[in-house]
Amino acid sequence: MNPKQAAAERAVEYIQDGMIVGLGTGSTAAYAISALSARILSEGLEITCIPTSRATAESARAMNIPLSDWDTVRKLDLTIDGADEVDPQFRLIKGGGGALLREKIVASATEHQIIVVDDHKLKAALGVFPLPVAVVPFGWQATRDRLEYLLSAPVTPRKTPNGDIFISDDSLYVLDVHFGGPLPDPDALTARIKTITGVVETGLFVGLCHRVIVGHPDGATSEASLGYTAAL
Ligand SMILES: O=C(CO)[C@H](O)[C@H](O)COP(=O)(O)O
Repeated sequence: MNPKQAAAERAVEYIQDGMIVGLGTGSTAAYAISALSARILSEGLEITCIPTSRATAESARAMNIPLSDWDTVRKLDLTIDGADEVDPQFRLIKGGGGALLREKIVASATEHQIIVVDDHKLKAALGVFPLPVAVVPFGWQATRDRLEYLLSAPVTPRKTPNGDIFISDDSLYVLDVHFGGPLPDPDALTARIKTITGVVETGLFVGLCHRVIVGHPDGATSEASLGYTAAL
């Protein structure tokens, strides 16, 4: 079995009747959405979900997964999402799919955040994957210049495969910061970056992951948790 699928399917086992569940974005999270849909069908599982992107909402709807909105939900019991890099302190780089802002809002409101990855995503230090920063489109070029000056790293605007500038679900641009190596002081980095006017959010997640489930090439999974004691 595909390692991403194995990790995602294991994470879906943590979902219980009555939960409010966050649905992540990306190819690994997509496996979780399929597995959840299968459980709803086979077990009559009663849950409601908050999607982290329009794409995820569309997939969930197509698979008859009940969705909710923030009018009725303030806290989520459990969220399953992917990541681009995970370090030993469970700090993450996310936003490879450009959904970092919604993903961080959902993660911040979640009691048990499960990150599902294949083992290539485990890193001794974050920073080889470019750090996404969501910015307001107005004056983004000036925001980019200030980011480059502050961080001494090249910053490029995210583009779509056909070369257009990428626009997020919240009508923001995404600037990728190419550190090319360990992030400087990851715990303080988002606060530093947010001193720049025009920056909305970064894809650096600190203190927002409670469990990591890793899928391996042979289809086995391993997992570890941090600050959360719920067991199956
Ligand atoms: O943060 C994300 C989207 O914004 C994804 O979770 C991250 O990019 C991992 O994606 P994939 O599961 O496709 O490897």
